[in-house]
Amino acid sequence: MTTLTITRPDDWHLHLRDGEQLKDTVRDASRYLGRALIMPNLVPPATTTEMALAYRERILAVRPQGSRFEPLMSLYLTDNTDPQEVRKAKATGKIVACKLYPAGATTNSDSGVTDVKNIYPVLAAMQETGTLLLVHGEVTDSRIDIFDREKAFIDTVLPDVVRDFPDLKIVLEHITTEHAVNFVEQAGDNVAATITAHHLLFNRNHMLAGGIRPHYYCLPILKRNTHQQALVRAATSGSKKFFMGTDSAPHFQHRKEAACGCAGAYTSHAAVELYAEAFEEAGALDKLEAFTSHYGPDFYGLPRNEDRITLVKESWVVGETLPLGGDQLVPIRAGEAIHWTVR
Ligand SMILES: NC(=O)N[C@@H](CC(=O)O)C(=O)O
Ligand SMILES: [Zn+2]
Ligand SMILES: [Zn+2]
Repeated sequence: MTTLTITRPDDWHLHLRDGEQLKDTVRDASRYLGRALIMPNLVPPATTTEMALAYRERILAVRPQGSRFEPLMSLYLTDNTDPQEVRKAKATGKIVACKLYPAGATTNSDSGVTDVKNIYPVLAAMQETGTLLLVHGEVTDSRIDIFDREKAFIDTVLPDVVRDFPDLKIVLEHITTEHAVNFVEQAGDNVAATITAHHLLFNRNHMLAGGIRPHYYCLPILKRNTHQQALVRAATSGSKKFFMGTDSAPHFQHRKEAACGCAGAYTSHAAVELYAEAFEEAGALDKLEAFTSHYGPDFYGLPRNEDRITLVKESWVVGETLPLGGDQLVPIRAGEAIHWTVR
């Protein structure tokens, strides 16, 4: 039997939602993750230290007995974020990053930033205090094709931020294009990226060929297979600039199977198992551990987890649906087999 023992992984981009949904999302996340960077795009968004800390308490309150899963919190940036709020947040030791959502770019981003110049004083405070900037890198201009929005953001918005804040640690989240891979590779050591399991395993054919499959719809949207191949190359290259961030984003089944379906794919039920498939397919299982468990904490300036988990090459079938806050969601690979199991 093939087994693989690796340092306990962390997920550097995770949506846990709130309220009734929390017990389901936290159960999945705490199965074997050491830490997760929790996204702040709640309704209303977690824009203050107080809100982020209260959210953290709600997460801890539903952690399964005996779990040591640690949520790391982030603040949601708006045009009106006060630089003082960043200093206050960072001083708690529990909030390690701020999230830039261009206003209107994705789920619950309406209160996001309309022009990055509006948050320059905030970015200065982040650079000074060592608070990371996490970026949903897509422009929102309706004239820009949805498949080109990440590239347009990288061409028109990101270079200024990188030039003007040379010591700010920036994570370009859930990258989906070869352009993003190239940008991150040529940038300084202060710029890194997360890559999701679904962007490694799928391309837009999975979503659109032979019928439209809403459970593959997420943002940034799946691109053509050449971009998928570039992401696989980056993730399995051994570069410390690319690490695990699932962007597991639960939505109720009826909100995705709808005339106007929500963006987001759920992978928390099998996060590392899905990455293992992608790395195995690329013949790079030896690169999995650093991607899931080393480069993330290294970039964040946090210690690596000290204990380990073991993956076994053993197939299991994912449920057609999973519970979500008294309702249900359809996970990635619903009703199909996954070929790795975490023991
Ligand atoms: N990725 C998604 O398609 N959706 C995320 C938001 C995000 O990460 O952009 C969500 O919160 O549902
Ligand atoms: Zn996003
Ligand atoms: Zn996300």
